[in-house]
Amino acid sequence: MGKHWGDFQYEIYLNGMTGAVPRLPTDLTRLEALVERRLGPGPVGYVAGSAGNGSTALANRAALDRRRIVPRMLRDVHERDLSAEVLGRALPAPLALAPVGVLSIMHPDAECAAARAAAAQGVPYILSSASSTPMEQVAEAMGDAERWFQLYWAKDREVTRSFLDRAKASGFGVLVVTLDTPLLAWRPRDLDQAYLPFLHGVGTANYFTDPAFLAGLAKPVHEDLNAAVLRFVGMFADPGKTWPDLAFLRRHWDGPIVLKGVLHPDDALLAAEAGMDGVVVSNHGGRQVAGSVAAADALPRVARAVGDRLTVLFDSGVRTGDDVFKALALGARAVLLGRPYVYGLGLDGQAGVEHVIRCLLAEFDLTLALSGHATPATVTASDLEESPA
Ligand SMILES: Cc1cc2nc3c(=O)[nH]c(=O)nc-3n(C[C@H](O)[C@H](O)[C@H](O)COP(=O)(O)O)c2cc1C
Ligand SMILES: CC(C)CC(=O)C(=O)O
Repeated sequence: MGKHWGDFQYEIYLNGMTGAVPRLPTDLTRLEALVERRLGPGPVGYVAGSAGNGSTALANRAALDRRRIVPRMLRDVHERDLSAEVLGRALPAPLALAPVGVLSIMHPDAECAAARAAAAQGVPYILSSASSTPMEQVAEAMGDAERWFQLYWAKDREVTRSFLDRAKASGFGVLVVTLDTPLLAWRPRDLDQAYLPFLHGVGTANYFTDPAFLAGLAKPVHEDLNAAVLRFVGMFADPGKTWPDLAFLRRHWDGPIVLKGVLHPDDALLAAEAGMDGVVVSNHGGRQVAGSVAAADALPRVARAVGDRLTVLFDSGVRTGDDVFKALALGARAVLLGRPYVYGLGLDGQAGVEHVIRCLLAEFDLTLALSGHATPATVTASDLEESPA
C-alpha cells in the first residue's frame, strides 16, 4: 500500500502546536510574492514572467479553474495508493519536476538542491539543458534516483550528440525534447528589466563544459565570455528543424523520448509516427506563444487523438492538488510542476522544494480521497464538469 501523502497535514499541525510554525506557506500560490521580496524583481520577474501581455498564463489558470470536480461518496478510500506507472517507471505519484533552467538565480545550490529534493521524495527530476550546473554534477548529487534530461535541440549536431552521450553516461533515463522554444519569445517583463541571465553566461554550464561546444570557440570561455555567450545564443535552439529530423534523436537515444510543448492533436499523431514514446501537453507555462490555447484545453483533444499510442503528460499552470486531479481527468498520465518548486528553492533551497512537493501531493491525496478515489488510475473525465464561462 502506498504512503498516505495527506498525513503531512498532521505533521504541520503538530509542529505548529509545539511552536515550530511551518517555514513556508502551504498555499503554494503565496510563494511568488514572498520570494520576490527576498530576491528582487529581476530574477523573480524572469521566473514569473510570460510571453506578451501574459494572456496565455492567465488562460492556463482559467482553463483549470473552469473545470470543477464532482466528488463521489461512500467509495472506500481508507487505503490509498498514489503510485503511477509512467514510461515503464513506477513513480510514487503522478508527478515530476519540470525542466527549469538557470536555477542559480534562485539559490546558490541551484539544480543540485532541486534534484536532491526530488530524489528525497522519489519524484523524477527533469534537468534542463540550460541548467546552471553541469549535468554530471547534478547526476552525482542524485545518487541512483530517477532523472530525465531535457534537450534543447541545438543547431550544432555534434553538440546535440555530445549532450545525448553525456546524459546517457550520467544515468538520465528519459529524454524530454522541448519543441516550443526554437526562438525566445517576446517577454516584456524581462525586456523592461533588461534581464536575461544567459547574456551573463548563466544557464550555460552544460555548453561551457562540452567538448563539442568548446571546439567551436577560438579562445577558452574565461578569456572571451562574450564570444562563448554569442555561440550559445546562436546555436542552443534551431528554428529550422522539422519532423523528419526526429529520426536523428531516435537513432541516438535508446530510452523513451518525450516531446514537450505539443498542443495540436495532429502534432501528437506526428510524434507517434516518428516513434516517440510520449508528449508533454504544455505551452511552456505561457512563456512562448502569447494568445496560445490554454494547455488544459488542449489536453483532452491530444489525449483523445493518441489513445494508448503515447504517454501523455501535462504542465502549465499546475498550482494545487486539485489541478493535478483535473489534469488526470482530462487525460494526462502525470503532471510536471514548474514555477512553484522554483519559488520553494528560492525561499529555502532543498527544504523549500521538498516542502512544495509534499504540500502538492498531500493536497492531491486528500482531493483524490474526498472525491471518491483510492488511486489516480480510476479518475476519468466523468469526475469533472465544466462550469459556464
Ligand atoms: C524560469 C523558467 C525556466 C524554464 N526553463 C525551461 C527549460 O530550460 N527547458 C524547458 O523545456 N522548459 C523550461 N521552462 C518551462 C517549464 O518546463 C514548464 O513547461 C513550465 O514552467 C510549466 O508551467 P508552470 O510554471 O505554470 O508550472 C521554464 C520555465 C520557467 C518558469
Ligand atoms: C529560453 C530557455 C533557454 C529557457 C527557458 O526555457 C525559459 O526561460 O522559458
